Amino acid sequence: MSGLLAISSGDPAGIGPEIIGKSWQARKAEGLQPFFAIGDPRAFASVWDGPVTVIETPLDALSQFATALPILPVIDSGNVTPGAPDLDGARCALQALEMGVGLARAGTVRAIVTGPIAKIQLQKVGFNFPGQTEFIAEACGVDRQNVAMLLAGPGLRVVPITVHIGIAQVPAALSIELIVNRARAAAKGMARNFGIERPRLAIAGLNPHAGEQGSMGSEETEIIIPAIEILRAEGFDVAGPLPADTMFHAAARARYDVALCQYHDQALIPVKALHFDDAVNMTLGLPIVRTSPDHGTAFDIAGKNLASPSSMIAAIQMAGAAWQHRQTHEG
Ligand SMILES: NC(=O)C1=CN([C@@H]2O[C@H](COP(=O)(O)OP(=O)(O)OC[C@H]3O[C@@H](n4cnc5c(N)ncnc54)[C@H](O)[C@@H]3O)[C@@H](O)[C@H]2O)C=CC1
Ligand SMILES: NCC(=O)COP(=O)(O)O
Repeated sequence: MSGLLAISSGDPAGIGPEIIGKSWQARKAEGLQPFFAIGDPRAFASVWDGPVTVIETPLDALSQFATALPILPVIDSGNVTPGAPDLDGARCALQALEMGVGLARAGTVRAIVTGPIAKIQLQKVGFNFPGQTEFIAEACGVDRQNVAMLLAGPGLRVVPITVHIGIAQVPAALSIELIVNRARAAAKGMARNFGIERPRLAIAGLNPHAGEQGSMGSEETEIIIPAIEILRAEGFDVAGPLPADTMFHAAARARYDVALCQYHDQALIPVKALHFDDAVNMTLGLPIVRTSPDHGTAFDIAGKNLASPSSMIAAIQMAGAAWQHRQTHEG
């Protein structure tokens, strides 16, 4: 296996190409290991004036990385207007994602770092998944219930148990099985990717005051507590259900390694409030390493040279570190 990482461009009309170019510019200062982008070279040229080199095979990136951003081309995304996504761009983003996952699965690269896509745009070109997480899980032959979307910042790691569904659907989507599966993926992922062999898990309640003994909702007593009992019986270190309003202050965060939250915003609001600039999205439970910045396509600032590459840089660093941890963990 090469020491390379692959970075899919994400939507060419979003900030993906700009933050990848800026990450390449920061490669020495940030100690980044060699990587190449997968995408339409024109999308990069339209938003970033650094040097690029179009490569024919991934391994060409090794000799080119020092002097230019290597780009493995995909289908032409047409005329890219930053901030104005279209279907050609969505096809380009999808092909970049597919190629990157394929290269990671084949062992050609150590990891895939995915640039941000607009889910609604990809769904218009036949992408039948809530997000990249579920797409990559299926491509790797892993049931989507058995992966966990980890958002990790320097002082907080969170996993949403339900993810991209409407808030009204959350109670019905929660089950003992889902919570147990996400928690297992989270615990094993902490050991494999971070070297935390016996992680402390904290599981949030769904309702105010974690239901206050059933007086404010029954999900804790009927679903969350039985799931926690199963996990404890399996030997996992689990606290909860914790009232969500008091589990994210500094002293509370020191008591766990990862917080499992019942729905998307319960998890992502605290981590983005604390670490929007440097949190990373990593999929746990995969045979490959996959990371991504914590943010989306930011169409509102695309093409304006305003995008910060810091979360992308953190995603590149975390992918490299996770690969190293896996070598140690798996011998
Ligand atoms: N991993 C992924 O591919 C993700 C994709 N998305 C997609 O992104 C699209 C837009 O979602 P939003 O909720 O608007 O979130 P967003 O993260 O794209 O933008 C939210 C706000 O943060 C700003 N922002 C984001 N990244 C920034 C950066 N690197 N530097 C400076 N400012 C930055 C944006 O300008 C905007 O004001 C949606 O279609 C969503 O599906 C959202 C989150 C993750
Ligand atoms: N809000 C997080 C997010 O949208 C991540 O989605 P994806 O990594 O599954 O594409």
